[in-house]
Amino acid sequence: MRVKICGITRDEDGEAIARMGANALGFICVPSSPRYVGVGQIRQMVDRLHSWRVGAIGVFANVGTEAISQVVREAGLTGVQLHGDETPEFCDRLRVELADGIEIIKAFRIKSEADLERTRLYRDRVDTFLLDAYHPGQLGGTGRQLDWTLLDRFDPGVPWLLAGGLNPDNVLTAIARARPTGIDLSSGVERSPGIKDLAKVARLFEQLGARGQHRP
Ligand SMILES: O=C(O)c1ccccc1N[C@@H]1O[C@H](COP(=O)(O)O)[C@@H](O)[C@H]1O
Repeated sequence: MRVKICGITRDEDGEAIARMGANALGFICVPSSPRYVGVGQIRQMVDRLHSWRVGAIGVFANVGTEAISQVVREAGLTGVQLHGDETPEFCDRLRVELADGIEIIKAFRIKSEADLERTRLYRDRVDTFLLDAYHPGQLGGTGRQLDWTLLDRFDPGVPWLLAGGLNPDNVLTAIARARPTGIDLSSGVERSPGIKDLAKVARLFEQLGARGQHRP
């Protein structure tokens, strides 16, 4: 099970979480978010993580391909997460702009079967899907769960991360129900926005390890 912990803003949190076995860390590049981090700060954190085999994913929403690829280069990111209303054609253009090997994750904010259907349009254009809950006024990091019962027959044919309101208490139920290839957590392992609760992160990895869902 791939585990991504998102909304990292502090060097020490990133390093501790990488040490616990996270496969990827997420850095929010959306200026309106309380978890926003600038490119210089991300670069500093990425440099500090070089001895850990951990991916560094920048989270973007509704910005141009050039701006994204500039941040990817300057910050040393291994991937991008598109959390806005990016079209399939936008993903094609971004692919051309990015260096080979940079992962593109498309996030979908799910409120109905129709939203799941729409993911098909992206299947050959991105590397990974991420399913988050819909919120009318916020793009992400809301702590809201999506309706896992909608996912009973979801089998997109590409790797996909389940996100949205996951925490150490509900993660095993979520995995059993939705059967994702990975999970993504942010506010469910925080003390306050952008400040991770390392005890909660440790409990998450204990839970996953005990059920054979994750090996660092
Ligand atoms: O975390 C944010 O502030 C954020 C802002 C804009 C877009 C995405 C954001 N976070 C993503 O939201 C999901 C779910 O978060 P949560 O676990 O429900 O708190 C996660 O994928 C983050 O990457």
